[in-house]
Amino acid sequence: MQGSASVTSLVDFQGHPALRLRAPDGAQATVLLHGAHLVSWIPAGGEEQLYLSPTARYGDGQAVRGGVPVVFPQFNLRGPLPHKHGFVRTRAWSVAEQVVRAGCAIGVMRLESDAATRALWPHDFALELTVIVSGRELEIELSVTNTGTEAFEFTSALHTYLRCHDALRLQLEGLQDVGYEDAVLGEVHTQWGDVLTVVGELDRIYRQVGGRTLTLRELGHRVHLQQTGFEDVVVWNPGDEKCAALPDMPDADWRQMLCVEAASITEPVWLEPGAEWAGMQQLQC
Ligand SMILES: O=P(O)(O)OC[C@H]1O[C@H](O)[C@H](O)[C@@H](O)[C@@H]1O
Repeated sequence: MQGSASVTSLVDFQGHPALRLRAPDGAQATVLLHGAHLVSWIPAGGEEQLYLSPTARYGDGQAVRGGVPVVFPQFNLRGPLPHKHGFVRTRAWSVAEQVVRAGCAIGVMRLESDAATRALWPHDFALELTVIVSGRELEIELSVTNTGTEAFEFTSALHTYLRCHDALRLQLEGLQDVGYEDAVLGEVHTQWGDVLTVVGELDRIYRQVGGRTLTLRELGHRVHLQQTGFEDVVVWNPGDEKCAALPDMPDADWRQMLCVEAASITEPVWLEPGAEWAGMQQLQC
């Protein structure tokens, strides 16, 4: 369905088709068809909130560095697939709906299993990524439907890269007393204080975070994050050495970002034939 006054439209983004969502109040978001990858969120009267690498690669089969990669059906290499973070972030999705309703711009992207996905992962599924933007809020929802005849399980994440002025001066609040797997140290710990800061490489899966609100704060700016459906939160920053080794990110840009990801990893989601699961991340600044 086409939105009123075509406030949403297909645009060219770095040479690739993207859906530009624009709410009547001026808030906007841009989603590539490649990977249903959200590459920009600009709240009404505000500035860009997502980090997107200036050296990101957009070609076929490439995973874009920054924005919000969609991770499915496997997080990282934690499972049987050889593809880190699964394969849907590098596939072409289609636009299922673009509409402006009740002051919100809404875009729905869709991907269904086909012979190529079945060759990688032998299950039938339909994914929808719904992006809703208005005012100073963004909602991203991933739904997964089992369209096959056998149950399957998956892990998943919305791998949100938040932009900041200086990661070393950031505070992420709201994870006190939550247990986490620290992939840098290879250890399991509990977050003892409420404030998490970045001093270098950080790669943690906070388990079973529940309905907490997290706040990412730096001088003069803050973003609140909430999630439903997704149980875990991943916090990731590559730090200077790993960032320098990434071919698609400038060496110094680890200071410009922090990933706060809504994820279901530690308890994979089990989906019976015909069943649907949905997970959502909400951001407000
Ligand atoms: O480089 P990518 O495949 O996009 O992965 C980037 C990062 O994603 C997650 O946050 C993982 O916890 C990290 O271990 C990984 O390095």
